[in-house]
Amino acid sequence: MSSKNMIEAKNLTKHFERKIALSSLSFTIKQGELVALIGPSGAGKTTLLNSIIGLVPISEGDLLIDGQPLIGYKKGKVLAKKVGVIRQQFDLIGPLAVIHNVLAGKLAEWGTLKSLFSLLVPHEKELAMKALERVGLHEKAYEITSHLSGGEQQRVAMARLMVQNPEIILADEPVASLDPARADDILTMLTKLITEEKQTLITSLHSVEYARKYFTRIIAMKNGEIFFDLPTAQVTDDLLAELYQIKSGGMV
Ligand SMILES: Nc1ncnc2c1ncn2[C@@H]1O[C@H](COP(=O)(O)OP(=O)(O)OP(=O)(O)O)[C@@H](O)[C@H]1O
Repeated sequence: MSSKNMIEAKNLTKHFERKIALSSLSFTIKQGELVALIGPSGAGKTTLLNSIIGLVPISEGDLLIDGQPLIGYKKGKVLAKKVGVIRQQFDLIGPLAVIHNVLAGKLAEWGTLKSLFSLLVPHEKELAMKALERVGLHEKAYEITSHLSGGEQQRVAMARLMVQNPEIILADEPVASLDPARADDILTMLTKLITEEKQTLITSLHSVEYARKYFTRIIAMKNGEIFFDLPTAQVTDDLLAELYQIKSGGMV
């Protein structure tokens, strides 16, 4: 097992004016880890993920991505090879064929001109078809993306991410809009693909059940702080109840 540190946060702090969204967080995530980020609404999960992709500038502290300060990744292109994102709303272009959305994973690498050209003659079509095969959608490569179901569109987003092939993948509530069967299907596939590619995954989740089922480590946040950071096997029901402050009324 590699011990390369992919993400190192040291006293990471983020204020939004007087509101402290992240309060001096310190943690290290190694290559290959599958980390679930949980915690009540407003805990700071999205802010943390957005800081790691450089969308939200941090107020204080250090953030190293693969050993380099995040601010050192000046060009979006270089950061896109390092960090990829899966969003809840998938960010797909509905009227385009599936294969073109998958090829958009190359956008940062190719630049706009070549990517636009790929809409006419799909470049690296094989690469895109291989990614679609891995998510079980190769037969729908030329269908209009918006005609696909929510779960299928999430798979298109995963195929696009495989074409982008970043070392770190961040997902903000990736299954919130899916029914339980589809959510299970997507998380199974996502964690399998990421493990095969030795990528590193950090996912925010509202479902503790999914966090326990698919992830090896759980970082729990509350009020902008780390409430616990443990291997999944060590996360007890009591800790979770305390995290979400569930009253245990009626118990002896
Ligand atoms: N752009 C912003 N301006 C001001 N305050 C913000 C901004 N973004 C987030 N916050 C505040 O920072 C805190 C953390 O928000 P964040 O969205 O990171 O929480 P979260 O854990 O992702 O919540 P949820 O589970 O509801 O998505 C909240 O109190 C929120 O109101």
